[in-house]
Amino acid sequence: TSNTGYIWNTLYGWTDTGSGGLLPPSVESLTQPIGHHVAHPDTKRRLHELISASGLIDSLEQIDAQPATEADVLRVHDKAHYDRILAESALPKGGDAGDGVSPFGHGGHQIALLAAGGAIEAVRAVVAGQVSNAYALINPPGHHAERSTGRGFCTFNNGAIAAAYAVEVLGLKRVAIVDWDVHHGNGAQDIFGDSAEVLNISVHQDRCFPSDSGFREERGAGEGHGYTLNVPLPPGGGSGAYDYAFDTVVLPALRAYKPELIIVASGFDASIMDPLARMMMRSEGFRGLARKLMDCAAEVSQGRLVCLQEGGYSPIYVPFCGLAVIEELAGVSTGTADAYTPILGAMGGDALLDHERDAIDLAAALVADIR
Ligand SMILES: Cc1nn(C)c(C)c1/N=N/c1ccc(/C=C/C(=O)NO)cc1
Ligand SMILES: [Zn+2]
Repeated sequence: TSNTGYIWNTLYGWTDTGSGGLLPPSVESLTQPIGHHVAHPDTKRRLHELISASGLIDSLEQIDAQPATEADVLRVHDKAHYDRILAESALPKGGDAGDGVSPFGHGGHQIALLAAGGAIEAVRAVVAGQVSNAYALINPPGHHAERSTGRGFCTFNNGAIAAAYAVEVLGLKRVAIVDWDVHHGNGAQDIFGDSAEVLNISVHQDRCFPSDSGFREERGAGEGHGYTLNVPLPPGGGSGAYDYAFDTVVLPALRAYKPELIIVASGFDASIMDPLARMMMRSEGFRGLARKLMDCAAEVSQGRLVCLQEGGYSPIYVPFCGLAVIEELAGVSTGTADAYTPILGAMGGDALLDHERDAIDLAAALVADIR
């Protein structure tokens, strides 16, 4: 039987993102305090509640997250970063992941370790065959965290920690990370850039965040040359662009690399309602991407597919995007229609435009170097 593992923990809903909206409050710059930071955990808690309220949770196998250990973290981060996070977490009001705009509260290191540990548990359960695939609704996210610093709301790189665990502890030889979060997966690129054991594919809005990375020319170094694959997309892309990018770049790259495990950096900030990017995906579009990766995983990795929650900042719409993906993973329909589809579908985004095709065709040429 095909069963889907699911990870959630109450603490993922307790991250303290402070009282700023994106920048911290400041009377000098007249940035007012606000109830919810763009990265407030309620957005992901609402996804968990929709999974529960729709009944989908009854078709999922709950997997309990365990905190990652220091050894788990040090496979991809340097000790200075780990020690700084623990030190700042001990401060009365917590600290920052590393870029000055990624706050966490007192004791926040515990939640960050639980997020990384949730990613590890999901990979362990899938590789052990306990479940066919898994969705880890973890928080805080990880894909911007680099070896020596946190960044973009990310403290530890959950996906990189899980991939390193799969290679160094489970003995896998080839792991692919597919990052469909709308922002560049700079963290895994920084951490695995010189390794052919991890193929890192990122499809993202061109120069959205970080604004200085994610270009096609960034392809990895040494042994790793060719195993970093960046697919920057022009703003305004929807399912037309994403489907074409997956069909002509992502899936051919996976078929060439034949990973033993596919990890998805699953952010929903490419959605049409997201405040931190300018793409036009809807829940059905994400369902389609999940379907494509499941079919490819069945072909190359014995179906082994682990989705890890990354970004996604619309508390209204992330729940419907996540429900669509997890229904697809589980092969279950709860009959919950996305009530926003009629309104959002009228806004466009489904056609593949010429300038999008041109950008994607340039990335498709890079697949030839993957063996
Ligand atoms: C504010 C501010 N001020 N400055 C100087 C900088 C660098 C600022 N960060 N902006 C950000 C931070 C994070 C994201 C997206 C995260 C995500 O969802 N990744 O998946 C986007 C913009
Ligand atoms: Zn993002």
